[in-house]
Amino acid sequence: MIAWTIVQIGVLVWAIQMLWKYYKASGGNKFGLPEPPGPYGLPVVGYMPFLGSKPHLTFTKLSQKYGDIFQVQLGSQKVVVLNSLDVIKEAHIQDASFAGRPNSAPFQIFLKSSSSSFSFRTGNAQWKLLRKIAIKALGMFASSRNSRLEAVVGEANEELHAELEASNGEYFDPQQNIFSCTASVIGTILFGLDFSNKDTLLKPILSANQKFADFFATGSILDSLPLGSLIMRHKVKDFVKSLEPVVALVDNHIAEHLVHCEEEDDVRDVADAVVLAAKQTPSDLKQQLGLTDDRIRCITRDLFGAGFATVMESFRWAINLLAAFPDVQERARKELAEVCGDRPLQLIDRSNIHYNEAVLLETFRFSSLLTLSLPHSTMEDTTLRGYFIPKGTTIFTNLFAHHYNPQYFPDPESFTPDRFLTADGKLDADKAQLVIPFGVGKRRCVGENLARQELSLLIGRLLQQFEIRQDTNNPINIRDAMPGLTRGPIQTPLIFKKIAL
Ligand code: HEM
Repeated sequence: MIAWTIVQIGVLVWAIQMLWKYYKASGGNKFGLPEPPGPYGLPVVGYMPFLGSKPHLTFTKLSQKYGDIFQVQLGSQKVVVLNSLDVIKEAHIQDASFAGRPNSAPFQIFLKSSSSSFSFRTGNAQWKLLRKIAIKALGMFASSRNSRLEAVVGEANEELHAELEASNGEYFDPQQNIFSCTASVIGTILFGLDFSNKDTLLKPILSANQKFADFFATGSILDSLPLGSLIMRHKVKDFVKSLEPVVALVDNHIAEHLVHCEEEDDVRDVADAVVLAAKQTPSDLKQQLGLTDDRIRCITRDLFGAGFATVMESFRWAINLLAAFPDVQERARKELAEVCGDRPLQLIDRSNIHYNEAVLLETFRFSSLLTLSLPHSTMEDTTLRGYFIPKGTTIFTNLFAHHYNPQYFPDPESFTPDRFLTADGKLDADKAQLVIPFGVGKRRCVGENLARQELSLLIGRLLQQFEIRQDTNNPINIRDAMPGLTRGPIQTPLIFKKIAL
């Protein structure tokens, strides 16, 4: 009896949804415009059951039928998917109403447990101020004479390279070591992480990182169903608990920064620069937008959360791709030797290592780490390409569809760094601009510059020291990736053979 009632309610909700969709699609709104086309779904769950384990591929296929912009119903979420460079730019660069974040359960839960996060906050005045401080702080750190990126990467590399060397040219899974190296770099750059107690520190970061990727997976029950957080309450509890030690770790490190920094000469790391940038904010704005110490701490927490796994997974992609394509690896190493000789790669060399920079760009494109970027939401009723998009619509930016569009990247399935070089072997700036792993527009990644610099150093210096080989009997699977918010590579054991200098 109860089951029958549930079915009846489901059918009724579905019928109402369909009627509403028909009304909207036929132009029943203040703009008199239709909503974007898209596939029909099932009652209540909408298109969720058809998303599959690789939603970006499902959306890319749907875009072939419905066009660059289409919509799907995922449970209670109406989602508009943007699939081409032009439409992505038009929405995110030209229209401020696309700068929101969704109100879905994962976002609400995360904001509650990390109340001042700006990355997951909708595009309001507070977000604007916190983002501005983060950008100013990263810029201040990069240009300060205390910018220690090269030295910090050097220190972390020493340990990583020693661990790789200790594998004695045997097959070995480097995942844990890469994780430790990248956590150490970003933690030191951001807030002077003291790694003397490394093993105790890394465990909670790793656990929170894995849970985070799963918690924000596209189209999950939690993300899309109204009672999702109730149904998945154990998962929610587990996720919130996993964040606690990481929050405590960052906050403990930042406590001292809040009193340390008075002027630019005092800037030792990004947290110092955040504190200084916050101090320099006009006091009326500070009061009006509630710029408390907790909000200041949260900026650094956000940067750590956003800047750690992304760099780590990109580094792993680069290593795997270089192992899978030994000719690319050899050519990149040769260029490093020509430009740097025996000394380690420095940031200043980046303008001369065209092929290595092309390898990094192709790694970004090929991996498309955040396939659907971070979800946005419309903050106002708006229009795009002649379609009406109501306030509160979730927006997915299908970066993967663009990065695999043969119109921009011929033979997109192939790993070809040469596509970014001019005929005389220089980096082609126009083609480089076409790769957008950091998003575009109002919410574009604030850590882009730091990420590019860090990855360039990590990859280049590894190539200067080691030849990376895959096991031909157990080749690397570069076509698939781990599910979740970030598309991490599937790791197989590799050989790291120390190069005799
Ligand atoms: C390869 C490395 C990285 C990739 C691929 C990446 C990619 C992205 C993407 C796609 C977004 C979402 C943009 C949008 O919503 O439209 C984003 C946002 C963000 N990223 Fe990154 N990122 C990387 C590294 C970093 C680093 C190193 C930091 C900080 C140190 C960082 C900090 C942030 C923050 C704070 C946001 C949120 C911005 C906002 O909501 O206003 N990211 N990133």
